[in-house]
Amino acid sequence: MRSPRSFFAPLAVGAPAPVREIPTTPSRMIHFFDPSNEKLRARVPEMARSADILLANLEDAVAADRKEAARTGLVEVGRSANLGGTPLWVRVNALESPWVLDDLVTLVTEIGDVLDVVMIPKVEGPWDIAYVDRLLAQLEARAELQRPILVHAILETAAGVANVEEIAVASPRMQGISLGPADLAASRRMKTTRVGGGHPGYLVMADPDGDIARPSYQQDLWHYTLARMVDACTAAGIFPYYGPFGDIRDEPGCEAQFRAAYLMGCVGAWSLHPVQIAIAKRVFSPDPEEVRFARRVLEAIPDGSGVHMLDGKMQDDATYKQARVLVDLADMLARKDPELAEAYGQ
Ligand SMILES: CC(C)(COP(=O)(O)OP(=O)(O)OC[C@H]1O[C@@H](n2cnc3c(N)ncnc32)[C@H](O)[C@@H]1OP(=O)(O)O)[C@@H](O)C(=O)NCCC(=O)NCCSC(=O)C[C@](C)(O)C(=O)O
Ligand SMILES: [Mg+2]
Repeated sequence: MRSPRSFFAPLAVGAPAPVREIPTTPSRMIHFFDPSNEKLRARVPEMARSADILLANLEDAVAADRKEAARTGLVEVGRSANLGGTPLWVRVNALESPWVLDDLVTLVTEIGDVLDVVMIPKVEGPWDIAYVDRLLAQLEARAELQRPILVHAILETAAGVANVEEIAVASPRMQGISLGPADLAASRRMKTTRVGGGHPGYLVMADPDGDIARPSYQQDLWHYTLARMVDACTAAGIFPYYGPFGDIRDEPGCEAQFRAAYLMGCVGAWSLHPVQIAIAKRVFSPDPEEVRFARRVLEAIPDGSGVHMLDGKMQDDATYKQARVLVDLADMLARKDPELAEAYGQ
């Protein structure tokens, strides 16, 4: 753990100064693509227009014999593609893998100036972030980068969840954390073969009541982890994201899982397929009706204090802050998306 006195000191001579605040930009979906795939590389400008964040995936889902092609493909994307301002992220291979060192050295050296965030899989504790932090600083210094590359951790081991609060504050580079439900399920010995989403066996049943059929309700397997992750991130001034939803054809299931995460405080989720970009856009952009009501709350309480009534609902300092969250998010998204700007009446 860094000393609070030197928290913002660069970790290598010549490395750029760490950021004091993590940029707040639209990040409703982190769109995954495999940069070893030539067809997808050609589509990068189109993907960058539709997604808030574009992520080149080098880790799981990229076969071992495609790892180098994926790294080289990403260097090509970083050098040549016009992303129109859409941030470019990378998920590097896991820290114990034979590929990660070359991933970091090559990418920071070759395209460090256009990489915004490095996503680190299977983070177990703050020591994993400390390792990446120092290495990035050394590489940034050598490449003479002018701004630091940020770090995003995936929460996908039981140890990672146990240490999530320390991971969130492990470095000023920490941009956010995503849930990794598949590896986390394996790490915890959960008995599910799904990538995110619910399970029909995880439910609560009403008490017996004579002969009446007992209703039962499916519960959210990820609630506890997501709640801890949201608190850890928000307390640290960084951003929480739901991760992937693997059943691409189950669009309503994906939408429900994304919405639960949105309501709980997540700023976005991953999209693994183009259909999930549209789902995330729908879910992580606040509902225009809610935004209209939130604006009325702000207008009704100009100085943000005292107690007021609006449509029979009590409003006070706390509801003012809730309204602020929605309105600020709507304003930020409206600046990017003309359709939303119109829906929000701007
Ligand atoms: C699921 C797959 C195989 C279905 O791919 P498909 O080709 O079978 O699907 P499709 O419906 O037939 O595709 C239609 C069109 O969309 C294209 N397409 C398809 N996907 C994309 C994409 N992402 N971006 C841009 N275009 C895409 C595809 O190439 C095709 O184009 P075409 O009509 O011209 O032929 C495919 O979508 C895919 O590979 N997605 C990314 C998978 C991935 O990154 N997985 C790793 C992240 S999840 C994870 O690692 C877990 C975690 C966190 O670690 C943990 O919980 O532990
Ligand atoms: Mg994983």
